[in-house]
Amino acid sequence: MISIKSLSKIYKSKHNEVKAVDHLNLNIKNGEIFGVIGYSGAGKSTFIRLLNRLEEPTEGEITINGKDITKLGSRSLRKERQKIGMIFQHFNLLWSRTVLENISFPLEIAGVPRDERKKKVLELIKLVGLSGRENYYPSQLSGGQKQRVGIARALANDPDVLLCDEATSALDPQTTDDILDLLVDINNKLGLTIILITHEMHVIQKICHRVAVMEGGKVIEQGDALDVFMHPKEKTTKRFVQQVMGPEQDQAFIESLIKSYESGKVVRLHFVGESTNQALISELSKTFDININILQGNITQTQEGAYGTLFVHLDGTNEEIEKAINFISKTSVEVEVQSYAE
Ligand SMILES: Nc1ncnc2c1ncn2[C@@H]1O[C@H](COP(=O)(O)OP(=O)(O)OP(=O)(O)O)[C@@H](O)[C@H]1O
Repeated sequence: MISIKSLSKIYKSKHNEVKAVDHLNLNIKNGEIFGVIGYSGAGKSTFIRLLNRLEEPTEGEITINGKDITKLGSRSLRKERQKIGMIFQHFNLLWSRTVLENISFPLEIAGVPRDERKKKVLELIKLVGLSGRENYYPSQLSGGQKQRVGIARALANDPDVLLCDEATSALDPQTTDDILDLLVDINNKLGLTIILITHEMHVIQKICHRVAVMEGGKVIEQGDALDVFMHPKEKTTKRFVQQVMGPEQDQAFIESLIKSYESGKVVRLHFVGESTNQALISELSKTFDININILQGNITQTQEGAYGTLFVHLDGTNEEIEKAINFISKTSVEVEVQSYAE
């Protein structure tokens, strides 16, 4: 477990003082993928760099598996850092070294013998999907491939924790998803803890188990990713959720839907985390004598299941519609009949 207590970083200059991280508290469980999201200037980069002391904290504690790393002297810190891998937005590769040599670099520093190094590097190259590219230079690789080298290099010393500093921000959407899939794969296979910072809710939605929202150097909201998606409390969190889900539909939109149908009912379905419910619509149409028309919807997959809203029009006799609504209300999908404002 990683326990962060009252962590602060103040940048002081002659004329002013910036509290980049301000008395931040957080607990991160072993083996989870934990995302920290925030807008530019929220303090995310400073926060993640404090975790391996690329930045020195002004105050606070960072305990990783029982060891307060803020208290370590330089030699023990070097050793501890080998257990904390890091990947970067712009990859930070050595341009004059091949893929193989880049990945080998941290092993050379750790004094691992040549044969062992070679074996380990080839294993890592396979793990990140770069077989055949061993002797390429970074300039001969795509952005996604460069990040794969970065990931392999970060894993070379078998770390317990992988820090990801906006690791997909420089990549196109498809490559972003490929790299996120790779991180999930590594999390599953190696069981290491992944902490990432991002300004994209898509990243949180796709791979994080838990999330913290940062603003002004503080955590303003945190929880299971799915809970935060379903019930965002703070204004900033709501804006992030809208990045993925689009804005909540307003009453005027709902009334325009109702107006379009003279018979039947317009209902709103909330899907809350169980992927099995995806079969709901087909089950309804098979079981009840009704027509179902999907009007509008936005369903997204999180690590914990599906989440989102679907507007459907149910048409048939009142009795059959009631039966269908009754059926839905017994599942974990929430159902709400839409009506005109009072
Ligand atoms: N080395 C530094 N010296 C002085 N101020 C700094 C330094 N690094 C960051 N800051 C300030 O600290 C605050 C937090 O910056 P930080 O880079 O951690 O935020 P961020 O959320 O990562 O934003 P971005 O995504 O834009 O990097 C900002 O006001 C920034 O200007």
